[in-house]
Amino acid sequence: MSETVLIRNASQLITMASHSKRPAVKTAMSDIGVIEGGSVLIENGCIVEAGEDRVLCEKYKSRLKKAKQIDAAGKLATPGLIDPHTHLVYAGTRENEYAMRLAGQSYMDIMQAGGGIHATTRATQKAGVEQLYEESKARLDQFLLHGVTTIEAKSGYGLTLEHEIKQLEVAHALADNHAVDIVSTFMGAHAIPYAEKDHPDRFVERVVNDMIPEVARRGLAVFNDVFCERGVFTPEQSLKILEAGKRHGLLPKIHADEIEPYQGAEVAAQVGAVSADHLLKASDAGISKMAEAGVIAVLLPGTAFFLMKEFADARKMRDAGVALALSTDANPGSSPTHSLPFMMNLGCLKMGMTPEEVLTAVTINAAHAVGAASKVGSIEPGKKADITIFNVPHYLMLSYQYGMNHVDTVVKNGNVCVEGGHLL
Ligand SMILES: N=CN[C@@H](CCC(=O)O)C(=O)O
Ligand SMILES: [Zn+2]
Repeated sequence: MSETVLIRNASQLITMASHSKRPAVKTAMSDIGVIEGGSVLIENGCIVEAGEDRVLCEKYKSRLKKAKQIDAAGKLATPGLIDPHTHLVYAGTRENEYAMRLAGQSYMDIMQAGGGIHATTRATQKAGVEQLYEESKARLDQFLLHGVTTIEAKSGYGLTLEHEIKQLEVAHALADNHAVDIVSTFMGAHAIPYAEKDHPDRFVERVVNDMIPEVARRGLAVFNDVFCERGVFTPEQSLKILEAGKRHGLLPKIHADEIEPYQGAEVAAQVGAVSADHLLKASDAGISKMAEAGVIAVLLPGTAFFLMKEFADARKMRDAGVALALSTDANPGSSPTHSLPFMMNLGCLKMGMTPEEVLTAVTINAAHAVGAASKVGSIEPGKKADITIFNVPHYLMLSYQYGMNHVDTVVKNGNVCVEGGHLL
């Protein structure tokens, strides 16, 4: 049955219109499409038109008689937020390591001693499908409550074919049953299994010859990701893994230059990655190669914040012409959060981004980073009616007030799934 919904008279409606063909770069990142007193007409889960309330109500007078109306007066409406880099599916938590880091140990030392990613891998391998599903669903609910309507989710805590597939299947089951859309990424190359740490090339061969072909054959992932970092996967191994993914139709992404400068940005450009993520230590040459190759920088300020590191230089990347997206990097070790709005605060306060740029970075540019910009990321005719309404009158409030959740209403595919800040 066709349902008509009208979101009415938002004090500001941010459309993000006209960036769907390619990601916004440079000054285009500030072009967020503000409509004061904006309304959105939705039919059958899709956007029909966005515009001034007066104009829309006049134009669609007859259709509006039967419409469900959502009053957004005094509130801010934006495209549903998109988180383009999460490790959603895992078991357990690592607060013990947090205490160890506060006492002076480093993230990589903990991992090299068998903790870190290895600790979560043990917990995830041990967990049954039901436990993994329930723990991950609770996190997905939190994302939705923070205004997120599309999320990327990586595997990478299985590290064997069986357990990587288990993680990816849980992500698919969540996608089938939850309002939030999930784009899956295979990340078998998240770490070399601890027991095999002296035989990295043997594991790389398994990722390339066994895991990637089978994950692709089962249609379980869109992207293929690798943790390119000293002590994890070398640039050469990363290239090999990402090229193998491409041969099987998996689009490349890369965890690049997080802890040390390690040619990650350069590998991203060489392989034609959709995005390179982290980039705290990316070289100037790597950044310009990314700009030339059109690789999106997915910046993860929560990770720098939580690991107490220097933040990525977003200004430098922006000025070089790299498209920027922002993400939580939600995971149990380096960024245990579900708040994309907090990443917007950090983007402004710690990475030199403007309030307009951070909005672009969590909507249309994030949509490009997950290959979904033709369907989501902006409020334009024909796109999915994914809209977040915040209990603030101006978009500046989102990156000004921090540590708060201003989400009032979330509309997904035209259905209200959060109302008054509560899940329906
Ligand atoms: N750096 C590699 N992977 C994750 C962290 C995973 C973990 O610590 O469990 C990240 O993106 O930060
Ligand atoms: Zn990550």
